[in-house]
Amino acid sequence: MAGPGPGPTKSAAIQIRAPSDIDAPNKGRDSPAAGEKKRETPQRICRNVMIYGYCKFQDSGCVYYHPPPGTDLNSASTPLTGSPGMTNPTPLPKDLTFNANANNTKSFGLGAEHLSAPVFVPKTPIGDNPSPRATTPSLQPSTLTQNASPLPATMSVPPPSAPAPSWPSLGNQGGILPRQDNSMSFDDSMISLDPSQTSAIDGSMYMHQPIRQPLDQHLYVSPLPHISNPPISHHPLHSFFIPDDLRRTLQSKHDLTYQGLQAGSSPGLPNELGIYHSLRVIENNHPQQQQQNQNQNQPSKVYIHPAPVYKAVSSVDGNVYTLRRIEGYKLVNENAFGAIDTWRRMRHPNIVGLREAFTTKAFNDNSLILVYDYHPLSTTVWEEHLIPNPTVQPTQNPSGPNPAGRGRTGLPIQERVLWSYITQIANALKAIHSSGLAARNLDPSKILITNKNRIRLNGCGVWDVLAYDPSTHVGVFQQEDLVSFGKLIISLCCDFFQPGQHPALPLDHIQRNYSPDVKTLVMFLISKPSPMKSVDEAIKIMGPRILNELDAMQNYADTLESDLGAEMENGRIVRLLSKLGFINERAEFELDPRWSDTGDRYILKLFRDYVFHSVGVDGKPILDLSHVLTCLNKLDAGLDERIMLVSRDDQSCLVVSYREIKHCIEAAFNELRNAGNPHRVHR
Ligand SMILES: Nc1ncnc2c1ncn2[C@@H]1O[C@H](COP(=O)(O)OP(=O)(O)OP(=O)(O)O)[C@@H](O)[C@H]1O
Repeated sequence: MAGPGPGPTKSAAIQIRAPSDIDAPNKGRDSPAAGEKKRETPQRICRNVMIYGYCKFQDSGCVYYHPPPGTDLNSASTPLTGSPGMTNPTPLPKDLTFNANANNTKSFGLGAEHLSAPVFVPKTPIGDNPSPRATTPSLQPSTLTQNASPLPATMSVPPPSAPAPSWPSLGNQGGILPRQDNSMSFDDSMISLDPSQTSAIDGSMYMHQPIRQPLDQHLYVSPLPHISNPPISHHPLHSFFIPDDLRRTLQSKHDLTYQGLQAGSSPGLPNELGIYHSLRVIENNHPQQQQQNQNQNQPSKVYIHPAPVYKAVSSVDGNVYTLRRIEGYKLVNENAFGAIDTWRRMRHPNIVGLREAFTTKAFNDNSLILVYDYHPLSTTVWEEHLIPNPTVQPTQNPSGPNPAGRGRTGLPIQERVLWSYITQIANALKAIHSSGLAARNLDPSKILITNKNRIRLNGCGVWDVLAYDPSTHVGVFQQEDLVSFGKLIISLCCDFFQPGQHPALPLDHIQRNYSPDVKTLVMFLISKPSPMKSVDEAIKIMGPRILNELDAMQNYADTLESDLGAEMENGRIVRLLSKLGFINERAEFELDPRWSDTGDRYILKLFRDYVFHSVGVDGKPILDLSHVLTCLNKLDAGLDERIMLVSRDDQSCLVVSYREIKHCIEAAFNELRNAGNPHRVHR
């Protein structure tokens, strides 16, 4: 899939024009393409045009500005001639100024007006070898001489094979820096931002030796064909990010997790309950249920006692948990908590994890509290499929005992969804029974739907404490689980099924509306207990249906992985922005113009303007996300494509490639790191 911006070959059309040809409003755009209509803004003429290392002065023709090897332009002994802030500019050494055109008898030196012009001093030597992965034709010097016809005849360019200037730099040896122990002036956690890091223990954040380029392209990668592969032209802008529905769901979950917690506990609830604080009641999703819950002390449909659910924050780990409170419970036998340890150790994708259980008088009564994992935005099988819903028409047997429709949609459950539920519940039961426990809780209101068709058994362990019965073998409860499982399937399939009703009629209904396997399974589950009856046998009956669930899960995992890939691309941009943020506009260097207005940092400052501060011809800000994404991705990939940066006063231009800007970032960032201020000052 193509990125939001122009393709990678655009720079082939970049032309260097005479100063009078370069109109400053190009600021914020890629360099003008050949044949592009020139905009007339005569009052905004750039005085200097510089191609990183090549400097053309308007008044005196062209000068190839190339300091001799060994000249440390950054050292105090070799001042930055003419750089802003220097009160007594020292003229450039003679050998820095030469007339490249041997036939031209006129000798060009640097006059006072030139010395006041900004000097761009690339501090990072750019390697001679072009990047092997550069796909964009770069602006070759030969191209310059051919295309730059408007330039004066004195324009001089080095031969294509001319070595790049090898200027000394401040500790940056071609981007490879020795480690310094005092260089940890940034948060170590940022190390993980760099995909090229192989070890989190290594303190170097972005630049490292050797420099590794983990991603060698600047385009967002298309979803692979096995996910979906629409033509590039069909890719909307939002395909650069995770799909809208997934983003909305995740955002709602995040919002819901912390909603209301800042205000502390709800009125009437204790401020603290052991290690938990900020207790808030979890409202039922269904309006009908909410009305019932407003009636305080309403007994639970399942636990007989009132059993409200709260979310609360743990002061130990800061996480949000769900507290199930069973009101009016008095502990008579401490062994009742015996099974809790086994439940706590159980971690299963189809079971809501139990963390701990305790009794308390914090509610001014005797209450049993069970602490579970919190699953925001979840609903229950009861609310989704079974709750009577007068707003929708009944779908089956309208003359039956249920004159209203059921569930959220009023539609009968699809067989595909039914088998998904069956498979997941069987999976959970298998884990529970194998651990020597029983669910004892297989009620539709205690089965959470935490994602699309993703279910988890909730409230595990409550009955083990509430109805502690050491005299009954766990096998009996396990057999009861199987019967409850069968009844659950019947109630999902038949809206007229009532507890205690003879199963003949519902089974007949299932036979007519669902595949024979459903009926076979239900008959097995509700049959009389026997040693041969176990969840393993039930799983055998399901047989290949389980594979459907496996398929669905793996397809979903593939889709999520693809979405993750897009976000990973965006992660590259965040890393880049972080680096740029570290470098640009540093307050402590405000008085040192050599920091922000020269060399690498100045290029980055102009680049920041180019990416983010574009203005249209009418002077209005351009807020173009595609432009930002394109530029930053090209920068991250270090393309040879060149862009023209224009100074804020429109007096000078700089033509520079993304690769060079990338080197500037590395150099400036490493210089910052090597400043080695161990005491961080947050402003
Ligand atoms: N672990 C949990 N994480 C997130 N939400 C939960 C969790 N457990 C329960 N809930 C939510 O709390 C709400 C109330 O749950 P509860 O089990 O009390 O249902 P109920 O229908 O009111 O049952 P009862 O009649 O037994 O009180 C439900 O909407 C459910 O989605």
